[in-house]
Amino acid sequence: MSKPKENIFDFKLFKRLFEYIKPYKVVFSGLVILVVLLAVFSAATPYITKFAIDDSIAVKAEEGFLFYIMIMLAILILQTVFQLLFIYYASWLGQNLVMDVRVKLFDHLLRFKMKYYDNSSVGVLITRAVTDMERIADIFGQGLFMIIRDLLTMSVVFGVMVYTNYKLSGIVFVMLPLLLYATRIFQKYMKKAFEEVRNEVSNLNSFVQERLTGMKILQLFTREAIELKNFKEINERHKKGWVKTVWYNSIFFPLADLVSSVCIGLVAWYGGLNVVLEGSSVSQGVLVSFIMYIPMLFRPLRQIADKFNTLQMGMVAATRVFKVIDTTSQIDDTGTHVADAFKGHITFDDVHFSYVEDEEVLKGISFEVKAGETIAIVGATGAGKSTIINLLNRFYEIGDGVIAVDGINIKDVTLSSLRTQIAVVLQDVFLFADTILNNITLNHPEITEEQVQQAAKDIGIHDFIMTLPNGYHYNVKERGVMLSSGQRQLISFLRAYVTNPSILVLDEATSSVDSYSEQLIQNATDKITKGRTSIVIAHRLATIKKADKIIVMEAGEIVEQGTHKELLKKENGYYKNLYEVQFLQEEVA
Ligand SMILES: Nc1ncnc2c1ncn2[C@@H]1O[C@H](COP(=O)(O)OP(=O)(O)OP(=O)(O)O)[C@@H](O)[C@H]1O
Repeated sequence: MSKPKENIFDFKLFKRLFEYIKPYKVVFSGLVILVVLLAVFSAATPYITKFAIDDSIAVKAEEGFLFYIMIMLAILILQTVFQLLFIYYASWLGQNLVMDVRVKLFDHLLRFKMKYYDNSSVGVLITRAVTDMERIADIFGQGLFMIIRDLLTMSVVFGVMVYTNYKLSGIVFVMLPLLLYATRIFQKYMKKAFEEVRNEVSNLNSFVQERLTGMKILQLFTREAIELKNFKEINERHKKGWVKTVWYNSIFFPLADLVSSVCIGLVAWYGGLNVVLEGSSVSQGVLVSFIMYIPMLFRPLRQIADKFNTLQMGMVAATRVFKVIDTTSQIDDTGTHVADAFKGHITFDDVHFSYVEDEEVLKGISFEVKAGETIAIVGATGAGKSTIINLLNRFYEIGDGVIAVDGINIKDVTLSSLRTQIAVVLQDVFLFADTILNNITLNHPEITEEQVQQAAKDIGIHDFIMTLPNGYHYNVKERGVMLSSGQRQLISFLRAYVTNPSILVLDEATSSVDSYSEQLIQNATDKITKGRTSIVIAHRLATIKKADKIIVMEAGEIVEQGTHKELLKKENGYYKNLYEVQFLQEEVA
């Protein structure tokens, strides 16, 4: 978490937020005018009351009294209308501004490279995109304008009081600094407590999000009790943060009430004495108006402290959101070559790569895949097979070496055209909580249902999809829980196939599926790799045998290359060894 700032206002941050207000200048200006009008009107009622008392009530003069009442009524009506407009448009402005910031944030998140996500907590990012945004909206909906309105009201009231009777005002001036000082201290403590709360909200979000995603594992390993304990601890810290704010509130507000009441008491006492004294400047009307003014001066002050909290929570949230927006973690997209269609000749030339500095995962990889060929990559777990996939798509930047397609360095190709031409089927299939159709097209506007059905027929999975209730419109629910892993794989094959990519990268699933699904998957694999350059991280012997070339990887290096037959001939070869340990049984079976 960033170090809490000592100053109450972060002007730089405000300047930045005001950039987002520019499109709503008219509403903003209207709000400023309303703020001024509301401040003036709120001071008017006691002022007119003073005249009503002194000119009509005290001297028992009937004429003019109705006039004062009518003016007060008119002010009341206008005040109500202005108040309504003010509250509505202040929130309207906050929500509109936040909508724009949220879109900007999400647009940014969509472009971050994988490395950013490797090091970020999803829960924290969700907090930024959802909860923090509401806090930013509150800056305008409940914080800033209200503070300005209160400050202006106080200034106007203050001015009118001094103008009316400076001696009585003197009593108020003596008491006011006391409350100001208490407000300042209160506000400082509240800021700290709110930062604690915000932190714990982020922690709660990431904890819950992660546990819900991994619920199966928790239940399989019966970790419910432990996780509940961990959850209770974070929850406890969250509660403590909130209770602190409640504690500060419960000290401050009664104290503020006390100061206000004492002040009224003093004014009533001193003013009252003066009213009865001959020749005093304090009339009954002045005394009553002062008793009306004092709460108008003290109450906003209390509320300002409250609004400052809102403002500060909003500022903390805005600082965090802008921190994400300011993060430049995109993959460089400076390439200018637009790849309409690749022939599919891939070369890796002495490619070095590390996810974490100084821990090289690929140590000078060189290989070639000719257009239309299928190569299989095999090797022990952690050898670096999936990393090759990550690099071809430019999910990560390579350290040294060159990766080229059709002789063009992939860095020189625009990122979107590169990724459009290379379809990837990952081992862990991710499905969205949507229909099968939308999971296949990923909402691409130009892929029609007919095309999807034809593609499904081509790779032999149309019949399977039609067996599902609602067929292509079957909703697979979150992460595709309504489908088996084999079925999910078939959907992901279709997702890749329907885009008609020039190059296909396939990470074969290791999980075993029933023989019917296995057959469907085999057929689909044959169909989608046929005639198109394919790189398959192979776990099935059938795929490996059919490959034009096998690349054997070991600890970040290519240790052997060749066809199945060629590699088996190598005495004590890596592949021969792997085959005997891993695949021989499969073949015998
Ligand atoms: N996102 C990441 N951040 C840091 N290190 C990573 C990341 N992904 C993989 N690695 C490391 O890189 C090495 C190679 O991983 P890779 O996933 O390429 O292996 P693999 O050969 O595909 O393994 P498997 O067959 O188990 O999928 C491993 O040591 C792994 O720990």
